[in-house]
Formats: sequence, C-alpha cells, structure tokens
Amino acid sequence: MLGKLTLSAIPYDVPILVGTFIGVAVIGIAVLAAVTYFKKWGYLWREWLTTVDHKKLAIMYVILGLVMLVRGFADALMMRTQLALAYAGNPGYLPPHHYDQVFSAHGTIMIFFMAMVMMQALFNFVVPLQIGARDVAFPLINSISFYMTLVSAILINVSLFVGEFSNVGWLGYPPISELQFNPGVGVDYYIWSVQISGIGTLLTGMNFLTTIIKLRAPGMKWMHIPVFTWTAFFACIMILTTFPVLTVSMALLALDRYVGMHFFTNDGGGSVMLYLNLIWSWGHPEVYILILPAFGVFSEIAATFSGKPLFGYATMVIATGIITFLGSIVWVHHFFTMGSGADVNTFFGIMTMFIAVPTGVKIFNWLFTMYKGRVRFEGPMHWIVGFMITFSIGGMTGVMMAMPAADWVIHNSLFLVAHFHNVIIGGVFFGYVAGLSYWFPKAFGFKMRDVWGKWAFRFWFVGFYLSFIPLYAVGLEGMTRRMNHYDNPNWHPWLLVACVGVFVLAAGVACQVIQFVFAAFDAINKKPDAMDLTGDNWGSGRTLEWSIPSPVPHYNFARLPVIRGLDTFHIEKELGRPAPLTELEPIHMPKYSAVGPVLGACGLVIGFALVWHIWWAVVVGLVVAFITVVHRSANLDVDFYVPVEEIRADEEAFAKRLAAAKAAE
Ligand code: HEA
Ligand code: HEM
Ligand SMILES: [Cu+2]
Repeated sequence: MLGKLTLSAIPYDVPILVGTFIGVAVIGIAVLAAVTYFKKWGYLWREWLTTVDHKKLAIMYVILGLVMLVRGFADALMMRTQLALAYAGNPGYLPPHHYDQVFSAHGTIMIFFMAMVMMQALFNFVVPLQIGARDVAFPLINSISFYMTLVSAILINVSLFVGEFSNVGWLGYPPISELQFNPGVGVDYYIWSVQISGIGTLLTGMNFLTTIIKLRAPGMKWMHIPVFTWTAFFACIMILTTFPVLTVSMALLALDRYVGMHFFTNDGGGSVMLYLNLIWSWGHPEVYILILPAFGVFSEIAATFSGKPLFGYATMVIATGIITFLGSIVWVHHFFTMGSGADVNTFFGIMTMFIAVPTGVKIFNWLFTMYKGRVRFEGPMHWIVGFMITFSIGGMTGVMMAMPAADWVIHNSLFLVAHFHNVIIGGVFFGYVAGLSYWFPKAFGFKMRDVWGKWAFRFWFVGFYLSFIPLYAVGLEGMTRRMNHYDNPNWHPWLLVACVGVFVLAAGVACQVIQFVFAAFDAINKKPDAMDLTGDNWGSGRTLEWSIPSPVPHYNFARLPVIRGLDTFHIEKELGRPAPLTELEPIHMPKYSAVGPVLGACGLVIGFALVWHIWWAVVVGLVVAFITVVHRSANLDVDFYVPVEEIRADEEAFAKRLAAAKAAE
C-alpha cells in the first residue's frame, strides 16, 4: 500500500533531527493556529495563495528564499563547527554519513531553493514594472512556476524527517548516486525535487523571455530596456538553453535507479563522463544565470545612488551578451583532471579566462558611474562597494583555476570552495540582498531602517573574509573539500578562524531579521518618516517602476507609459511629467486561479510517491493534474476589467500624496 515507506523511515535515533523536527512542528502549528485564530484563511486563499499577480508571487518567492537561506545557513554553521572540533582524535559531533548529508543539503538548498528562488523573486517584481507591463505574458503559468518551486522545496526538506537526505553533493555524481552504491531514498528525493523545481524554472524562463520580447510599453526599443531587465533577458536565454539538459540528466539518472538502466555506469556500456558533461553543461551556465541578475541589480543601484546615468549602457548590454555566450561553452573547466586531453583542456581554459574581460568591463563601468557622481552611501550602495572588492578577488581565483595545470593541483580542494563562495556570496548574495533593500519600499510602501541594513552588511563583509580566506590557505596546503575530520595540525588554526567567521555571519543574518521586524513594526504604527509617499523612494529613481505609487496597484500602470528614451522616468522628472490622467480606460486583467496550488499539491504527492514507490498515488496525482488542466482549458471565465472609477480613485489618492510630499519639502 505505502510502497517502501515504513515507520523505520523516521529517524527517531538522531537527536539533531528530532530536535529540528520539533522546532519546525512548533513553528508550523503556531502559524496555522494564528491564521485560524485571526480567521485569515479566506483572505490568505483569495488574496495570496491563488494569486497570479507577479508582485505578490515575488513576495512569496522572497519569503521562501529567506526561509531557505536560514535553513542552508544552519547547515553551514554545523559544518564549520564540526571542522573546528573534528581534529586529531576528536571525531566531532557529526558522523561521516550525516556530514555528507549536511554538505549535500547545504549546496542543493542554497543553489536551488535560496539563490534561484530569490532570483525569480527579483524577475517577478521588477521586470514587468521596468518595461511598463501590467503583468507577465502568462500569469497563470507564473503561479504554477512558483508552486513547482515551493513543493520541491517542501519535498527536499521532508527528506530530513521521512527517510534521509541525499549524501552525494549538490550535483549527484554517479556512480555513487546509482542504486547499487546508494540504495536509500536520499538520491530519489534529490532527483524529484530538482526535477520539479527545474521545470518550474524553465517555465519562468519561457514566461519572462516572452514578456520582455512582447510586452514592452509602446515606444520601448531594445536599447531603451533598463539594464536589470537586460540581465533577466540573458539569464532567461540561458535558462531555456540549459535547463532542459538538467531535466534530461535527472530523467536518465532516474531511469538508471528505477528501471535498472545504465546510462552512467560503465558496466553495460554507460559512461560516468556522460553525466559529468550533461550536468556541467547545465551547472556552469547556472552560476552565470545567478550572477547576471545580480549584475543587473548593481547597475540600477549604481546609477540611482550616484545621481548619474549608468556609465556605458551599451557596453553593459554587450558584455552581458558576451558573458552569456562564453558562459555556455566553458563547462569542461569543472573536470580538467578527468582525461579530456591537453587540446580540449586548453580550449576550455582559454575560453574561461576570456570571461574576465566582459566582467572587467562591467566593474569599470560601475566605477565610472560612481566617478564624479554625487554618491549617497545608503544601504544598497554599501553592498555594491563590498561586492566590487569581494567579487573581483573571487573572479581572480577563478581565473587561476582556469589554468588546467594549476587546476590539477587545486581541483576539489578547499581553494575551490573558497573561490565559489567568494563569487556567490560576494556577487550573487550581496546583489540579491541589495536588490531586496532597494525595491522593498516599492513593494510595501514603506522603507526598512537603513541602519540595520548597514550593520548586516558590515557583518556579512567581515564575516565573509574570516570564513573563507582561511579556506584558500588550507586548500593550498592540500585540504580537500567534503572532509569531515582531519589530522594535520597546520590546518587547525585556519579552521578555527573560519568557525569564528561563521558566527560573525550569523550576526549579519540576525541584523537582517531585526531589520524585517522593525519594518513590520514601523508599518503597523504607520511611522511617518518610514512611509514612501511619492513612489520614488530614493528620490533619484530613473526607471519606470519609480513613477507609480508604492505599493503598486494591482494593475501596475493606470495608463501604459509612453517611452521617451532610456530612463524615461528620469527624463520626465527633468522635462516635466505628463498631464494628470483624464482619459482613463478599463484595464483588462487576469483572474486569480486555484490551478497553481492544485497542481502544486499534485506535484508534491507525485514526487513523494515516486520516492517511496507508491505507484497508485503517482497515478492519482497525475490523473488529478490532468483533470485540472483540462478543466482550466475549458474555462472561459478567466479575465475581468478593472473599472475606471477604481483607477481614478487610486490616481487621485496618489496625486494627493504627491502634493502633500511636495508641500512638506
Ligand atoms: C556565481 C557564481 C560563479 C561565478 C560568477 C564564477 C565565475 C568564475 N569561475 Fe567559478 N565556480 C562556481 C561559481 C562561480 N564561478 C562554482 C559554484 C564552482 C564549483 C562547483 C563545484 O565544484 O561544486 C566554480 C568552479 C570553478 C572552476 C572549477 C575548478 C575546479 O573544479 O577545479 C573554475 C575553473 O576554471 C572556475 C572559474 C571561474 C572563472 C574564470 C570565473 C569568471 O567568470 C570570473 C570573472 C571575474 C573576474 C576575473 C573579476 C573581475 C574582473 C576584473 C576586475 C578585470 C581584470 C581581471 C583580470 C585580468 C583577471 N570556477
Ligand atoms: C552563508 C555563509 C556560508 C557558509 C559559511 C558556507 C559554508 C560552506 C561549507 C563549509 C561548505 C562545505 C565545504 C566542503 O566541501 O568541505 C559549503 C559547500 C557549498 N556551499 Fe556554502 N556556505 C555559505 C553560503 C553559501 C551560499 C549562499 C551558497 C549558494 C548560493 C553556497 C553554496 C554551496 C555549495 C554549492 C557547496 C558545495 C556542496 C557540495 O560539496 O556538494 N554556500 N559551504
Ligand atoms: Cu564553471
């Protein structure tokens, strides 16, 4: 009846897991009880869970991403404390099997469920507003993408408490991930979570690419597109070219495990190298999919806080395109040591080094944007300065490893681990946090207290160096990645410093939590100086999203903006804004729909049932999903018109707020 699932799948004997489970259960029950007590289920369902509004989906993505950040960070804390202890005779507190699960969980969750989720949050919130659109091209598919991401995050976290987590790293290399070497369910959980979320991301890529191509406001030519949207555009192209490869890799691995095929085992004619090529021809572009939108965020922030147009807009766009191209043809640098031969390695090494050129162009463009500008060092600007320093260091160590001869020595050492955290934390993470603080007032209509953001930055910046510079040192001394204890006395002091570093990072996370708590407090109390009355919270916004009220009405733009060049809003501020709206028309909008959550629930059931071989539940899930899709296709009542009175009332309220803000100046 329940396939392989029995009570023995629940890890009662692991105190850390039992404790975590109790913690999660208590928080979960408290949230459910609070929603019930305040009678908010109806509101939650109607306004949030069934929404197809890109701005609300963005907020739900952010919440998911932040929860997963804490989750992934907890794993990092465990790894760092384990390695500070597990020296010489002391085995530490995490046995090898458990430690393997911890680094696998950390890598998988940080990449798929923190970084990718935050990136989709930014796409969702910013892209339609920057191009003057009322929503994305396919709003319902957008909601389905979100639910596919959400349920795969749930599925992979369920593996902690029912069964086990995968223990084969964030990329699930065979042969160790094959059934004969890994008979447990951890790898199956990994396969189905990555599969479902990967398809969700593919849909996001398709959706936003179409949106950017088709839904730009009248008059917005290609070279009028704001830089963040350009980076989203190129990231979507990479999503469309590479995520299908991930889907295929997971499908083939599943076939190996479920029906005894041998695509990736050398017996019977398969090849491990096939998997390596497939997974890295997705995996390398993936890291550029993550970094490009971060570059986009920095471009917006640099211009806004320097009070100048972005330096070298066209070169920024071209550099992004070149990185997209080069980033797609360098994947072999992840396995220089695995026998490709000198010629192949040379090609891939040189192509990798070339990426430093367009990236360097970007760094200099940001510097020139700041040069002779009236730079205001508010919260978001801190992250960009920290980023330029940190990311450049991480990029340089990447270039070092792009030399095959050097990589033979440092491949899979902690030097590598230091490199990629250097670019991921200093680039991707700093970028997304900067974006969060930059667009937060737009989303909610009030701003966060900057001082806590600045403290968060300071702790993250210092904490990063303390945690990861030691890893360069021990990496060069020969310490390999994924080790759970060691005997070398030279490494011990470095790993103690790294352990201190992670607690400094924890202080950074704490400041971020405090910042959110204060923001909620200020919003509830309607603290006057926290409210954003003008919609142009930073006073120097240049792109369209700053021209409309904060929080943004559900239809975004009362009248589709007319584009007057690059940075239309800035031009309007210089030359005078268009006359108040007299001729308003009803706005055509999509209705909310339960299809997203229903398909999400089906995905969760199907994924869980596939892991445990509960075949009847797989069939039930598929049938319900099929009926839902057919039912939706037959439903013609999917849209409505926003009445003119509602738009006029919103516009009048906004005009009053603008006048009040002007009078207060
Ligand atoms: C956001 C993520 C991200 C980014 C942006 C990068 C960027 C780069 N990476 Fe990194 N990398 C990873 C994430 C990332 N990487 C991950 C996750 C892994 C390991 C995965 C695993 O094994 O689990 C990895 C592994 C990895 C390897 C494999 C090593 C090994 O396994 O042994 C290599 C080798 O070539 C490499 C190289 C590079 C290079 C050359 C860049 C370049 O794009 C960097 C370019 C930037 C600069 C150079 C700085 C700015 C430029 C200037 C200031 C101009 C002047 C500079 C020069 C003239 C040099 N990376
Ligand atoms: C917040 C601070 C962070 C700390 C302290 C940290 C720490 C660590 C540690 C100790 C490891 C294991 C290294 C080893 O192999 O011995 C690791 C691996 C990894 N980390 Fe992080 N990390 C952090 C943030 C992130 C972020 C933000 C991401 C991605 C978005 C990330 C992605 C990864 C990946 C992909 C791995 C490799 C997992 C594997 O070996 O399969 N980390 N990290
Ligand atoms: Cu790479």
